[in-house]
Amino acid sequence: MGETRGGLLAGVEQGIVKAVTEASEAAIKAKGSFTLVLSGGSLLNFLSGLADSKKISSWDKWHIYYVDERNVPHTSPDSNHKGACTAFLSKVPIPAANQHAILENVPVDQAAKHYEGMLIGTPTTILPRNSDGLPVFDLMLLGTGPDGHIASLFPNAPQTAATSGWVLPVSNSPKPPPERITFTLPVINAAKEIIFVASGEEKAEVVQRILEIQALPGALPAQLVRPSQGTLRWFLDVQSAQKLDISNWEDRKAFPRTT
Ligand SMILES: O=C1O[C@H](COP(=O)(O)O)[C@@H](O)[C@H](O)[C@H]1O
Repeated sequence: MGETRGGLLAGVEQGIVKAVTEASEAAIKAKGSFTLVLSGGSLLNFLSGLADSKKISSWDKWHIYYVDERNVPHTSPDSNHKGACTAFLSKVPIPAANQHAILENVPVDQAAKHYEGMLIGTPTTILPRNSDGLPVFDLMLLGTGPDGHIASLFPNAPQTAATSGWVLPVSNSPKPPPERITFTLPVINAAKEIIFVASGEEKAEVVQRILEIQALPGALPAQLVRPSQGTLRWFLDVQSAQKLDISNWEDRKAFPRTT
């Protein structure tokens, strides 16, 4: 990684640490707990700064969830939980009981049911419900793949079109490993705050497609992220933003561009 890119990455990482810190303070003040939903993949590279943050002290009030997870043991290099542990979870005192990893060594349908059951059983003091009965997570950090997938919701896959259920199994993911569990879009869109993170030149094209080109419904799952009550922000570096037309950016109220 070159120096320039390192500097830019540090900028994105600092932004994420600040956003997560602020969201945690607000949630703990409001309800005594903070629910943070993580993606896997490159996003996890930006979370190591959380462990060094001097501003975070109430780690025992944090609850960690995964917007998607691969159906592999927690020790597998493919495990999003393992990635999060390496990035910061192993370095901070979040109680193990508050780190909600996938149930290991079971068929993927059972893993999805178990994860959904765990969410349904979580007290509403920690995980409130909205008027549709959906869980309202305090903050979700989302990545997107070069095909525009989010979580394990892939272009034109049935799970991407699901309008019911909280957590679904995926048995034929086009990106390995094939078996995964994933939050559904209604659950994602019920979050209080969503932050997309995309970095590097390899994300430039998909970022431009997501933010500037109206795809057919389901073809670009990232375009379906529209929080029903919450806020949505994008954290980009110069490389991932390089194809965007940022003229008149301040006038943009929505994406993709509609005029
Ligand atoms: O497989 C996955 O891919 C996406 C995107 O990952 P990236 O490495 O291209 O940023 C990720 O957001 C998701 O959680 C993960 O399971």
